[in-house]
Amino acid sequence: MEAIAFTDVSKSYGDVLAVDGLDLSVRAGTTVALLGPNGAGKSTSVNMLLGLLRPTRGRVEVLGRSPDEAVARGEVGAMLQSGELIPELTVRETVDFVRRLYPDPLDLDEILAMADLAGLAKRRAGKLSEGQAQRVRFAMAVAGAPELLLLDEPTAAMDVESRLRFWAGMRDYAARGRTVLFATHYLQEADENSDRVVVIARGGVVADGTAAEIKAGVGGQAVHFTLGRQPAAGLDALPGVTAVGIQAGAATLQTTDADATVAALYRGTSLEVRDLRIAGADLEEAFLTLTRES
Ligand SMILES: Nc1ncnc2c1ncn2[C@@H]1O[C@H](COP(=O)(O)OP(=O)(O)OP(=O)(O)O)[C@@H](O)[C@H]1O
Repeated sequence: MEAIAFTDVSKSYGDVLAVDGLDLSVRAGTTVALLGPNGAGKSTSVNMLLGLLRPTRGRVEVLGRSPDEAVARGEVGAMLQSGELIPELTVRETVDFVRRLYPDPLDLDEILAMADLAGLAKRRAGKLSEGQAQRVRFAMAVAGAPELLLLDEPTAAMDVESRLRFWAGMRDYAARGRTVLFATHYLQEADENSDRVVVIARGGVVADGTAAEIKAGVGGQAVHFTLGRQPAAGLDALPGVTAVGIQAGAATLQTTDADATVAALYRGTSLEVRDLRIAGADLEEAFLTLTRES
C-alpha cells in the first residue's frame, strides 16, 4: 500500500514554479528523507500532503485518499517549521490536550517518553528553550498515533544532544511500522535516519535511493595528495579529472577514473607526489553534484 503518491504534481505561486511535475510514491512503513537545498520545494510538497496547499496540476494521495480525508480521519501527524505553543499550559497539559482530539491516541506517558519530555512534563510551555519546544511539537505530531508522520526540518533549532534524542524518538515511532517523511538540508541526518533518500532540486526529483546508492550513482572519486609549493598547472588536463582544488599545498582532484588519473600523475608529470589518498564521493559531494544549478 502506498502511503504517499504524487502523480505529475506541479505547484505555482504566481509565476514561481515551486514544484515541477513531481512523481513520487512511498510505500507504507518506509522512512523517507526529502533532501534538498533552500527553495527546492520541500515545504510546498509537505504542505500539499497536509491539504494546506492544493496542487496547480496533478494529483496528491495520502493512504489512498485525498489529503483532506486522511487528515480528517486523524491518519496524518505533522511537525511544521513554526507553530506557537500555549505559554500557560504545561508540557503534559499541551500534549494531553492534543491527544484527546484523536480517536485512538497513544498513551500520554508513552508519548512523553518517546519525545524525551518526561523530565519536563510540568514545565510551562512558555519557559521552554526552542529545542525543547521542538520536542513538544514532535510529541503533538505523534500523539494521535498517525499512520503517516510528516516532519518539516524538525531539528532546525536543536543542538547536537537534542538532535540525537530527537532522532531516537523518531526511529522509535518508525519502528512501529509507521511511514515517516522528513524534510531536511542535513545530509548526515538523511543518511543516518532514513531507509530512502529522495533528493529534490528545482521542484523535481533528481535522485532517489538509499544513501549508499545515491553516493554510488554519482560515481566520482577524489584523489588527494600533498603538492606543497610545486606548480599546479596541467592537473586539470589529467585523464578523468573534472575539477581541481588546491588549499594550503593540498591538492584534491575530482575524477571519474581514479586509476587513470593516478597513473598519469606519476608517469605523465614530474611532480613529487606525497601522501596520496583516493576516496569515494561522500553524500555531500553527491548532493552538490546533483543539485548544482546548471
Ligand atoms: N507563499 C509563497 N509565495 C510565493 N513563492 C513562494 C511561496 N512559498 C514558497 N515560495 C517559493 O517556492 C519555492 C519553493 O519553496 P519551498 O518553501 O517549498 O522550498 P523548501 O525546499 O522548503 O526551502 P527551504 O529549505 O528554504 O525551507 C521557492 O522559490 C520559494 O521562494
